[in-house]
Amino acid sequence: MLFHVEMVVKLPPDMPTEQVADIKAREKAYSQELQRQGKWRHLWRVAGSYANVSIFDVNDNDELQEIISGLPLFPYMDIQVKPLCRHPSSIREDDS
Ligand SMILES: O=C(O)C[C@H]1C=CC(=O)O1
Repeated sequence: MLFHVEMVVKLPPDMPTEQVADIKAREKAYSQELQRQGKWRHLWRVAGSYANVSIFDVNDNDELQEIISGLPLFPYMDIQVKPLCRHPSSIREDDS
């Protein structure tokens, strides 16, 4: 199942620099592992903001919830999820 996920990062302005660096490094490692596994299909920065638009390819809602709630930045993000399905006019033969 494919999901469009938008994440807006809102770190507390008073979070210590070392803690920010640590959480960002853990977030990067976590997201890159999921990208290697093919679960996090696309990761795009929304220009001009500390936000991303992502496409996840997971088995079900429960797996998406598990992945998203495991993000190190999860406590500091506003997240919107939209389930996707095939568009009848799409010329793609698969869902890539
Ligand atoms: O920077 C972000 O958009 C937040 C988050 C998502 C993946 C990652 O490495 O960081």
